[in-house]
Amino acid sequence: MKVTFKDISKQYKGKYALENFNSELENGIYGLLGANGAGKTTLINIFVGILKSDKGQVLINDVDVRSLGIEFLSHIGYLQQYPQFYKNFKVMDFLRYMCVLKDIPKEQGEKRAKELLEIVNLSDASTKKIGALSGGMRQRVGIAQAMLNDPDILILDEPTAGLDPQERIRFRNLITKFSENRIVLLATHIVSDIEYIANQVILLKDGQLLKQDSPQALARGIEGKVWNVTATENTIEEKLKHLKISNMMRNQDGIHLRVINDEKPDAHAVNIQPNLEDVFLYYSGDGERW
Ligand SMILES: Nc1ncnc2c1ncn2[C@@H]1O[C@H](COP(=O)(O)OP(=O)(O)OP(=O)(O)O)[C@@H](O)[C@H]1O
Repeated sequence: MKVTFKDISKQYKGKYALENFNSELENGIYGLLGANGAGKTTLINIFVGILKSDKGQVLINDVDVRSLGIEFLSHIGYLQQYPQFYKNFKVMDFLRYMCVLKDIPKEQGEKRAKELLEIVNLSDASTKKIGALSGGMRQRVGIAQAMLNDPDILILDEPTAGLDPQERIRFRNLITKFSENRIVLLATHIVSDIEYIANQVILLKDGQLLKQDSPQALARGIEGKVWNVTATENTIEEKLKHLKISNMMRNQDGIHLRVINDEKPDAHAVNIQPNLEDVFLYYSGDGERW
């Protein structure tokens, strides 16, 4: 399976939400990473056909999705940002309902729904009302419905919003489980959602593709630009004003700053290994400059 985004642009009131976006995806997990407003949802909405681009094409295995018509839908599973569920629906009944919408034959749907409830660890909750579930459980119902048609491409828009750390980990593991032999596109602004599971990270800023590479290669790309700087109460204000800082920790020997800077920021600065959060800040954020 291959997905190609070709020269995709979308404007709102003369401002680009997405500008000449080009990318190619093959099987694996792709983390679509960008700050709020970077254009992630716009790209996903164009991909799933909710939104029309002003320009460009989405291709599946080199075929324009517009020429696939309704068949296109059989290829994708989609979990939208902030999914709205009918709270009075029971979990299994909701999945049955989604099977009808997805035109999945009854027996096949019933079997698949049960299998998926097992995988997302919700078998015991199958007769519970969705309104009575925790946020994490609801997201697991969301991913189960997205997987009902056994899609080649799974698209998840900010799927971990509102989840606690444990639910987040569980959800990440599920995504890895579901990524075998398919493309998973996961939009997020939370680096830890994708740092250890994405095969590739697509870095988006102001509607433009900044970088697409593996998390490891992206981190290697900024080697020599991340520093540990120790500040004192007297020097901290000055450093906060001028340096891009990704982390700050007060210790007995001073205030340790994780600084992102092309040059050595002071004589005692020590070079440290970059991580994906540093990459994100290096390319797309302003860091914590006060
Ligand atoms: N319907 C709309 N009308 C006008 N502007 C819009 C509309 N939808 C999106 N935008 C603008 O397009 C840009 C990209 O928005 P988009 O929702 O795609 O970003 P995002 O990366 O998904 O952000 P978030 O993480 O906050 O959802 C933003 O500047 C946004 O304000």
